[in-house]
Amino acid sequence: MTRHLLKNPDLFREAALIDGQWITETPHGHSELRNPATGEVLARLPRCKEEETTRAIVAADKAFRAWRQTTAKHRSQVLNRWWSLIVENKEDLATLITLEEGKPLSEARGEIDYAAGFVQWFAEESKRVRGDVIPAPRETQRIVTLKQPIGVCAAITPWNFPAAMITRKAGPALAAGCAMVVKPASQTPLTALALGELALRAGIPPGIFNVITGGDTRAIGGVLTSHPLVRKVTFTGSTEVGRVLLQQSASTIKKCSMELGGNAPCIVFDDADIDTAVEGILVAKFRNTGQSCIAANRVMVQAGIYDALAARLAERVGQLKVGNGLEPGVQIGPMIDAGAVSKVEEHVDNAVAGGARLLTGGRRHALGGCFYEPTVLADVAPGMAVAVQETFGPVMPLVRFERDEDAIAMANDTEFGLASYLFSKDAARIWRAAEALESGMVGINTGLISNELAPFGGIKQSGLGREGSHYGIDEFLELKYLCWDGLHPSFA
Ligand SMILES: NC(=O)C1=CN([C@@H]2O[C@H](COP(=O)(O)OP(=O)(O)OC[C@H]3O[C@@H](n4cnc5c(N)ncnc54)[C@H](OP(=O)(O)O)[C@@H]3O)[C@@H](O)[C@H]2O)C=CC1
Ligand SMILES: O=C(O)[C@H](O)CS(=O)(=O)O
Repeated sequence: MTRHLLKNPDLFREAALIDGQWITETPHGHSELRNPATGEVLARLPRCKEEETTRAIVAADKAFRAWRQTTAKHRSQVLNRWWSLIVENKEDLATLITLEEGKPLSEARGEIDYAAGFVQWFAEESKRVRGDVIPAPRETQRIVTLKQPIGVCAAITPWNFPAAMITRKAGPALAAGCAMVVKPASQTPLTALALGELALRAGIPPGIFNVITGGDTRAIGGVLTSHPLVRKVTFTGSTEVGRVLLQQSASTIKKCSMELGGNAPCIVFDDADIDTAVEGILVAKFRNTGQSCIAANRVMVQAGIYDALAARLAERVGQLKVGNGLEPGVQIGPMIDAGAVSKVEEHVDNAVAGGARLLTGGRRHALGGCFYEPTVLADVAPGMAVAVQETFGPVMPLVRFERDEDAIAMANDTEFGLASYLFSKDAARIWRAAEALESGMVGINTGLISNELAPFGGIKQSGLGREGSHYGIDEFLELKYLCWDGLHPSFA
């Protein structure tokens, strides 16, 4: 079924990728993968555990020892081939994303552009990894620094952006000269495996990019976070899982990057351009059906424009087209699974029970299954679950505020600090608020802040480190310092 939907059927892999080999069978059986829109079986993937994970790590270490000897220019050329193959196969990759994750095809195409951007960006950044010559304390000495690839990297990635969350890690890792073992989310392995097929075609050596298919997540994660050959753990997902992985990585002091959960405030000041605010809020809230860690989780509107903006938002949200992501014009796809729908339902019911007003949506969609109606809640109190916890779904809670400082205080009253958004035309007001907000990223008069050029990451319990931008490659490098003595400065 799935294979015949692709122009290039070889991109459909029901296997793990270890040391350049497709492993279709393991002693641990198979897992069925289902389409969240229809419930139909998409694929059967071999279940991996400790043994397969260890094999991948050992293969990665062997491959790393040759890959790190290549020139940055060579790695750049290989990554550029990977980038061009990803772009050439965009339609198939987007189809796989929509089938396994559910997002509308138009968004899936956008994700492939986003994902490819990381490969292209770090193909160039590989050639800009530089050291220093530092003025020495003694005449006979020279101080030199080198940046060297850290080694085998373990990547554990989420289901919501099954391509971009892999290339945002593999791009810089491979560009730096490292090797990677990826454990994608069990719900979205097909995209990762297709990227693996294209990596092999691009000339990325066997063992440099490995994909472990799920099954026993804890067992796989246990090996990835404790094996001595793994020197780096990079994770994108929930804060609670990130905490576990950090704890497990401590035993062997692995370098860790964590892109974790969020609770993004979206503040609309009373001088905002209303049309800009409406468009920005819709993107910040409903991108990927609200299943994004940088989704606007709380929309805070100043009292003077609250009623007018609430009405505009309710009207637009009520018009969003819900359906199977493969259907033309669909803007809101299914949620990833039944658990995600239940969490949204609990948050909406709790808010309404607490006095919030339902302006549109508020119930499971008539399509059934994992579909939920895009929802706007008014008069949400800051302490309600829908505003305190990460809803991770198509629900927009509107919170009213009077003074600027009240909005900042509410925005910062959370253990999370990933993204924030604000809308205003007053430069001084924007600057005051942007500096005061406790988050790693701030969208100003826009709801779309994701690109490969900027440093993506959070503070507080939203994460450690940055991905993308010229900062992103440092996560995969070690800095070495040479203190070289015995050099006589004069010819006398
Ligand atoms: N900051 C960011 O960039 C992002 C944050 N998130 C956050 O993640 C949550 C939703 O995404 P979701 O994918 O469900 O997040 P999870 O944290 O549940 O899962 C993320 C990945 O971690 C794996 N995993 C889960 N438990 C363990 C474990 N004990 N050991 C090793 N690996 C483990 C999962 O594997 P498996 O699939 O097999 O369970 C999956 O591959 C939300 O809180 C969201 O905010 C999501 C995306 C991006
Ligand atoms: O824009 C992004 O990168 C997405 O929000 C990805 S994630 O951080 O939510 O996984």
